[in-house]
Amino acid sequence: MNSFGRIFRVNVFGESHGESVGVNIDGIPAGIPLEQEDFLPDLERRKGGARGTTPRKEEDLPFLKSGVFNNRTTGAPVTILFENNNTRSADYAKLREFPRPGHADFVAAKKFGGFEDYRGGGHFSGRLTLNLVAAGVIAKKILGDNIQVNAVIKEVGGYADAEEGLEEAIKAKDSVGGIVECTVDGLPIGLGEPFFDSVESALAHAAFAIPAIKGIEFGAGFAAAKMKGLEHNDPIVDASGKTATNHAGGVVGGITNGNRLVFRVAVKPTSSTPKEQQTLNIASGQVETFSVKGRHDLCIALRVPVVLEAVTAMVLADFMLLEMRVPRVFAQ
Ligand SMILES: Cc1cc2nc3c(=O)[nH]c(=O)nc-3n(C[C@H](O)[C@H](O)[C@H](O)COP(=O)(O)O)c2cc1C
Ligand SMILES: C=C(O[C@@H]1CC(C(=O)O)=C[C@@H](OP(=O)(O)O)[C@H]1O)C(=O)O
Repeated sequence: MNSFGRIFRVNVFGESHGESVGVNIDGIPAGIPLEQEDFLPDLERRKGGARGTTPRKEEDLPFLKSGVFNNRTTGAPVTILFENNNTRSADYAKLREFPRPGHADFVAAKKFGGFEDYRGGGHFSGRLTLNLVAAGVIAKKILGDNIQVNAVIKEVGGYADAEEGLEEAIKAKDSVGGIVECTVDGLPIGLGEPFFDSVESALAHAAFAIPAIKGIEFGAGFAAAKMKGLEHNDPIVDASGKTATNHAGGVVGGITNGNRLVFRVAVKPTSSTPKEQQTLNIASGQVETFSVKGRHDLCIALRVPVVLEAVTAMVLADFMLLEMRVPRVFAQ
């Protein structure tokens, strides 16, 4: 459903063209310094407007509605609201008859009987990743300065040079996908639980909550299938558990091993491509040619790094709380 996490529990709500989107987060330790300004750098990183991203401009100011008093978390749930002020719903009224291939239009209409808010993709919109980024800001505070989460773009449209990949997409007037890599340094040994709550399972669960993510791999990932055992194994070189190589990506047996956590996600090309495409016209019952008008990311991957960092921090903060490595009251 719309909730995730056991202690650090995140609940997202809202629609892209509704009044607002927002997030409610339970299980936050008390006493963490928190104010609106703390959210702005990561929210800025998520914004559109750059080449290859949506021209929809929103202020994306986080309104802290509960759970913060005198600029500290209280231990009660924190609710954060973001307004939607720059919507162009007419773009979507025209699309109603043409469910976009690759977007949630068709399945949402079937599942919710046509009652879903379809404007701007409604609850399925990438706009809801604002909520994840906001939760991630708090999760990063829980992890503290010694645990560093960092995500970067590794590929755009098949090119290691993101600019080149984007140029090709702009030239071709078609959307492209990409690969985003996330690393985490400073994790203790022992996060993750056998059997179903392995670190890989929890991270994959959270990563697939980001719209347009279609794959994930840890460490050597799919390349491991082509390696020999001796090549893939990471020799342990000291009592801290440091390994000479890191094909495991910092997780063995579903549990962090104290080495750098490394994983990558595959982001699909935006379904709302500028190209003409074919789909069922719901009204006529015929497959017809149509094209998506409106404001869209040509490459969603460009916007994913900060979102991936956020869900990663959420998952790890939850594990840290479960391991009782974080006090329920932050003193200082
Ligand atoms: C930050 C972000 C921005 C996105 N922007 C767009 C967009 O402009 N146009 C679009 O069609 N899809 C966009 N998406 C992807 C759709 O929301 C997504 O494809 C759709 O909800 C269907 O989900 P799925 O791709 O996971 O199957 C975006 C996703 C993210 C994470
Ligand atoms: C609004 C955002 O991105 C939107 C994500 C999105 C989608 O289908 O996911 C489609 C577009 O929506 P609209 O047609 O309303 O402009 C993007 O602009 C955002 O990320 O804040």
